[in-house]
Amino acid sequence: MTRAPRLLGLMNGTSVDGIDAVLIELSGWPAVGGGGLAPELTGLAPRATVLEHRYTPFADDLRAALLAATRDEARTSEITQLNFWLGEVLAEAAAELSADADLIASHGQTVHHIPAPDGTRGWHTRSTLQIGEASVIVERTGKPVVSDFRAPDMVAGGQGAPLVPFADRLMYAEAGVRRAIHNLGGISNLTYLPGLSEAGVIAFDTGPANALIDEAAELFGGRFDEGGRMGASGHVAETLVHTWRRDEYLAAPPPKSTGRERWNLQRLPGVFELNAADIAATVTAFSAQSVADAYQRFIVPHGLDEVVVAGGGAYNPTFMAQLRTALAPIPVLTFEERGWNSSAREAAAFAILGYYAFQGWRNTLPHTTGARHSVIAGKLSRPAGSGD
Ligand SMILES: Nc1ncnc2c1ncn2[C@@H]1O[C@H](COP(=O)(O)OP(=O)(O)OP(=O)(O)O)[C@@H](O)[C@H]1O
Ligand SMILES: CC(=O)N[C@H]1[C@@H]2OC[C@@H](O2)[C@@H](O)[C@@H]1O[C@H](C)C(=O)O
Repeated sequence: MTRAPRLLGLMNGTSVDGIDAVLIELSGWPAVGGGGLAPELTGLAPRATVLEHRYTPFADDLRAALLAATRDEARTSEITQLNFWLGEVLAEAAAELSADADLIASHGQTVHHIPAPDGTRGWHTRSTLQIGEASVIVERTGKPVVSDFRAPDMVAGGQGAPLVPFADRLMYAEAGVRRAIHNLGGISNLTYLPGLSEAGVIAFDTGPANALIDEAAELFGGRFDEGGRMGASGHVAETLVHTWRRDEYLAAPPPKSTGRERWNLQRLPGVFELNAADIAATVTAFSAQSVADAYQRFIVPHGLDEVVVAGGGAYNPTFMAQLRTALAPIPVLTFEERGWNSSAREAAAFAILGYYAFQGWRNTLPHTTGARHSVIAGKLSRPAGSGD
């Protein structure tokens, strides 16, 4: 009797705040390494159960170093060291839950994501880099680790993102419901699931969610805008919001992906002419409006019954109220209001992607990433003597 696959997903996102470690079980699916065919999604598709979830915040020095690396301020010697340092921190985050897991999937920290190089230095190669050395996690836990999920899609012509929609479809698609799963992390991204069909899935990064708001909060010496209070306290500079909404990334049709290198205060003309409270209010209004604009342009025309929001931005009532107003009458719910676990979502998704990669099954939706074909996203690092 083979037991149901138990998978540990490790996720550290663009907010660079810490690591989500999630242990899931896939009842009714083939055992890890047991071969077989990928289960087709039907109305009765087996879904993942979240067994455990732990969040480990980054220490301040590691967070500062990782943020500097995303901002181009780190030397290659520092990135080399950070790769192994983060590997150790990921292994520690995994430690408590790994004994029970057949497999670990680790996303790693995106330090740069360059799907559309701007030609600086005359370089045109598309590339992406997630660090957090998998060998360290293998050595410390004794488990096989799947990592480095984005490169295979990018070299097949895709954006290397978003990858979570593949798992969203397995977990949240429902016959007869046209639902968007929305993530408000550092960057904002959505997965549109028009019932069970794979063909109609649309997924892309809309632009900023919390990336700009967090930077504004740092001007006050904070880490983020707790409860959206700063965003609610200042005045919104509507003219600036209007100008920023004309950004070419926001107008470009999907598939598309973006990152912090594009969404930072330095790139918003006029922002530093405002006082700190008004910066917070204005970037909050802009970020919420950019999300609503993406729905109006690219999703609402296909028919939309509900938006379900995950990610830290769901805890910012100022952001959520503006989004709800801009999308009314379409209901905007949080994951928790739907009875789902929002904080486990991305780590659970990468656990599923890692499982597919380990089994040798394709695990991307090429029409959402823009790739020429689907790929097996994720590379395998194995412990000695695992026999897998
Ligand atoms: N109580 C809160 N009030 C306001 N904002 C919050 C609150 N809690 C979290 N956030 C916001 O959510 C952010 C973290 O979100 P999340 O953990 O979803 O991001 P991430 O997973 O790192 O990003 P991504 O999904 O883009 O990779 C914080 O940086 C902060 O801006
Ligand atoms: C390059 C990168 O790390 N992209 C992240 C980021 O965070 C949100 C958005 O931008 C999304 O495209 C992606 O992550 C999610 C988890 C994804 O691939 O689906």
